[in-house]
Amino acid sequence: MGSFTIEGGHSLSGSITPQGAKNEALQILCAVLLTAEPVEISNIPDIVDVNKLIALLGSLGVKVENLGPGQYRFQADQVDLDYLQSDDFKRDGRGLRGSIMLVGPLLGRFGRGYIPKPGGDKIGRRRLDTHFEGFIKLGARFRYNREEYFYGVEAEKLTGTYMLLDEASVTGTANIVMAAVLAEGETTIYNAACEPYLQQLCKMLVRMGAKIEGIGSNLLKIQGVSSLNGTTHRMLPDMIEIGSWIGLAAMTRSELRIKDVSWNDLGQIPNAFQRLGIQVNRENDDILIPAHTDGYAIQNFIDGSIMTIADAPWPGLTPDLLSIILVVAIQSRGEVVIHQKMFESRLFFVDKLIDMGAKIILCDPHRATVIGHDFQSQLKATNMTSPDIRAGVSLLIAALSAKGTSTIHNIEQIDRGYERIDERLRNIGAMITRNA
Ligand SMILES: CC(=O)N[C@H]1[C@@H](OP(=O)(O)OP(=O)(O)OC[C@H]2O[C@@H](n3ccc(=O)[nH]c3=O)[C@H](O)[C@@H]2O)O[C@H](CO)[C@@H](O)[C@@H]1O
Ligand SMILES: C=C(OP(=O)(O)O)C(=O)O
Repeated sequence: MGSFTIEGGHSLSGSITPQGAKNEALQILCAVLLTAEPVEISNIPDIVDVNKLIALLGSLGVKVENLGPGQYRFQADQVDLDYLQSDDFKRDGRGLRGSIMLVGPLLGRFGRGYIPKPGGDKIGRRRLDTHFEGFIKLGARFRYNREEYFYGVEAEKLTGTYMLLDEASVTGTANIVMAAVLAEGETTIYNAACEPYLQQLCKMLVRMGAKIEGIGSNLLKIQGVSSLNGTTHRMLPDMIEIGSWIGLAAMTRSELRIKDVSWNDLGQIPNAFQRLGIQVNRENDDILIPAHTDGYAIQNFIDGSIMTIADAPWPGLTPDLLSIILVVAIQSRGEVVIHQKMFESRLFFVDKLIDMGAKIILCDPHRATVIGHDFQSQLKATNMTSPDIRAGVSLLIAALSAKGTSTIHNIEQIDRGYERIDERLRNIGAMITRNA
């Protein structure tokens, strides 16, 4: 287990460019299975989860060519479906959450798709019903081996239909869309997730010859086609990384420029930080966070009641930023309730922050109240273990703002989604070292 040693309390400065989006990359990479023609993708982040998925595609027989930093050509013209029954697949397929999205394209193109229970963050129950109910509606037979936690869907042919998803699942929608583009006839998906990464996937599929209407809304209409062609695609910057850098700048009272953020795809993110009193200034497509030398004051609601920041399916605030927003609130002026509605085990990491001196009350597994220090007292350095990717980065931000030297263990969790984070933080003045 690797660790970071962090000497906190230093102010940072300079500019940082966000990596390509992790959660978009996981969708887009699975979509290369939908065509026998080459697909060229750029701005692919060099992170553990994405590299695991690229390796899985290679094991499935997809030709993978690295064309340069973050740029790959894929060609799925000789897919080895026998690999899906192998022990290697049962082991490697569970290495990340995104592997679940191999099922939709495999089912759509080859009539069968399998997956072991996928991994990803341990942040509460992460059911897959929406995915499989969608495939079943398209005409697939479903089987689940409870002993091996192994899921499968098979169909002679898929037929378009109407479906109302039981929840706007992000990976569920991506999976169903990727199966439906090759189904016979029209598929209507209502209560579809519609976040920018799904829009990116749909736009890429349209460039490949798919017929999709309603992109960006929660009502997608897909006319199935018999085959798809190759294309090129560039990944958006990672909005959770952008939010992480906003939080880092505010908490360390540093002036930071976050470059090329694709502002129009950030939705509620700037607004959520502004509610904490943080200045998020737009300059062309960069974000400039000034040094908050006088701190930042949490707003109240119009009626004077205490601010609540909660997640919701897009265009609501992404749940993946709440841990970071919670940490940043520790040094705010005022109080805020952080309400993590989606995941039930994602706030337990606040114990570590309380150990560091933060004033936080965990009201229940979904809600925490943070009473800000207004920089009147600094967090104390400590030893901690990163429980999940976003809690890990939140603890890292806390450590960079704290007095003294902290250690964060289990940094593999952070490396899952943040590219060379230690090196990039050192470039803006952070005192952080990686211990193997
Ligand atoms: C690889 C990937 O892309 N992972 C992201 C994806 O995971 P993933 O696609 O696995 O998450 P889902 O969108 O399926 O659901 C996330 C959680 O929210 C709940 N839920 C979802 C929709 C809804 O309308 N109501 C509701 O309560 C689900 O029950 C589940 O507990 O989307 C999540 C929600 O943005 C993000 O946290 C993950 O980073
Ligand atoms: C929860 C996350 O990732 P995953 O779905 O891959 O576990 C995340 O990116 O915050």
